[in-house]
This record gives sequence, C-alpha cells and structure tokens, in this order.
Amino acid sequence: MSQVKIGILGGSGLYKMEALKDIEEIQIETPFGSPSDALIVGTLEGTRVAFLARHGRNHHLLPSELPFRANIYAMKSLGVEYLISASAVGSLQAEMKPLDMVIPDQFIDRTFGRMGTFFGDGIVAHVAFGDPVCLQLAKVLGDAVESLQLEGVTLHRGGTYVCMEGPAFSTKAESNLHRSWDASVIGMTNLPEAKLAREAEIAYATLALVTDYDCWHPDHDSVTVEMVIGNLQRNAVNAQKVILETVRRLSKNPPVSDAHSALKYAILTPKDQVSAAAKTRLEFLLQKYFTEE
Ligand SMILES: CSC[C@H]1O[C@H](OP(=O)(O)O)[C@H](O)[C@@H]1O
Ligand SMILES: Nc1ncnc2[nH]cnc12
Repeated sequence: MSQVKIGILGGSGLYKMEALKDIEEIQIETPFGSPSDALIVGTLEGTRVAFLARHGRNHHLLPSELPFRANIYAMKSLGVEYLISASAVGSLQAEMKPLDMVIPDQFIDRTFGRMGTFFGDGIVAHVAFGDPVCLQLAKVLGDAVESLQLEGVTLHRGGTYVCMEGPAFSTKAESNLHRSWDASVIGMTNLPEAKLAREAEIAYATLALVTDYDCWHPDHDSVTVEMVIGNLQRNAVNAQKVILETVRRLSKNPPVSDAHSALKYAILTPKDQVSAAAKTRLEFLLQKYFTEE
C-alpha cells in the first residue's frame, strides 16, 4: 500500500469520518498488540488518510485501557507523519464555552500507570517534550478553524490540557486545583498519545472540542456522559469540516516539524549494543537511524 502521511484519531462521539471515500479497513498487528480497532484508510479530496476511533467504533475501551502504543505504532507503520487528535474536553475557564474549539499547546500529566514510551528492554531514549504538541501542525489546525468562520464557535489557540486518569470525572476540589494551575481544559487521553507520537517522530496536535464546564462552574451542571456526547454530536459536523480543511492545507503545504527528527539526539544506547529483538520491535521508529551501511 502507498504511504499514508496523515492520521486522525477520533475520540468520544467521533467514531468515523463521514467524508472518507474508497475505504479500506486494515487490521494491523504491532509488536505492542492490536490497536483499538481496524484503521480506516480512505481518501479525503484526493489525499489518503488513516482514521482510528481511539475507544473503538463501539466505544468499548476506557481511557486507561487504550492500547496507546499499538495505536501510534500502527499509524507509524502506515507512514503517518502528521497526526490530528479530535477530542472531547471539559473547560476549566469561563471564556472557553461548550462548542468552542481549543488547540492546546501544553499538557499536565495527572495519569498513572500508562505506558508512555516505546523504549526500554535494552534500548534507552529520552525525547524532548518541552513543547509537547507540534506547533507547526497546531498552526495549520488553527488556521483551518479560523478560515471556516464557524457560527457560534470561538477558537482558542494555545492552552493547557490536563490529562487525568478517570474514568470517573473530577471532584470539585480537583477541578478547582486544576483551575488554580491556570489549566484550560481537561480530558483523559491525549498526553500518552502526544509522548508516543513524539518518540515515533510524528507531528501531533489536538483539536479539543469543549463539551462541558467540568464541575467547577457555579452556573452550570456538573459534567455527565450525556452532556459530553450531546455537545460533541452538536459539533461533530464542524469538527469534520475542520479536519477536512486541515487535510487540504497539509497536503498542499506540509509544514517542517521538529517532531520529524525527535530521535536524532535522543537515543543513548550505542547502535551496536541494541539487541536484534529491540531493533525488530522498533523497526518503524529506528529504520531511519539504524539501517546498516
Ligand atoms: C465520554 S466522556 C470522557 C471521555 O471523553 C474524552 O474522550 P476523548 O479524549 O477520546 O474524546 C475524555 O478524554 C474521556 O476519555
Ligand atoms: N470534564 C471532563 N473531564 C474529563 N474528560 C472529559 N471529556 C469531556 N469532558 C471531560
């Protein structure tokens, strides 16, 4: 199959891309297990893209159960270089209203026990993560939203996404703690993806769709699943328009991204000391650096 350079991870309420044509469902097995579902490869206005519903198309996986490594590795194995995450988030700031769109540029990790690296087992690497999203891809995403002038949707460029473990939503004390950190939005999925995408040298950015005010706002009900899915569905058409416009822009003008060389100085273990097993396991990550002369 020809390389697919653009990937899309659909979150809660976004289980398929309506506009995809010439679809192929691909079951991919990775050294890190099976992805959340088959990857759907199809064409958006002439550009091949890969779509994956991160909780599965029937939403059967909890955030803590997501096979993050298999999902990112499967995208990498198809040749993905740009990965757009579409995610439902709660707002921690009054001005970020339900149905608004936020393009976060920072994360705070409040998860535990998630597997956030492909490395280990005989090969060590430490990637830079000061800027956890690809700022060039985030700009393309923001420009796409702006160009569409979506009614009733305010775009917020930048902001901090708190990634919590879940599955229960936050307590009011936690929500206020996150607000005291000046965080913008909260969700349960994006941080491990961003870390693994960085290790896989894939540019990653998030289109965060605000669905609720979590539980801190005195004038709004506390978040429920019904609220999240209801508001996400009200905004799903807009989200798909944004993704389509972003794909158009990326295929015309793919930005240079620092993420694409994230491993250049990150691997500490000398090449001749890395076991054959590790080289095979990480084939798609290392081939650029470890091809034999
Ligand atoms: C359905 S409410 C909580 C759920 O929604 C968000 O999912 P995603 O990031 O995949 O859109 C949040 O992270 C939780 O997983
Ligand atoms: N308030 C919230 N907390 C965590 N994840 C969410 N996803 C959507 N709304 C959320």
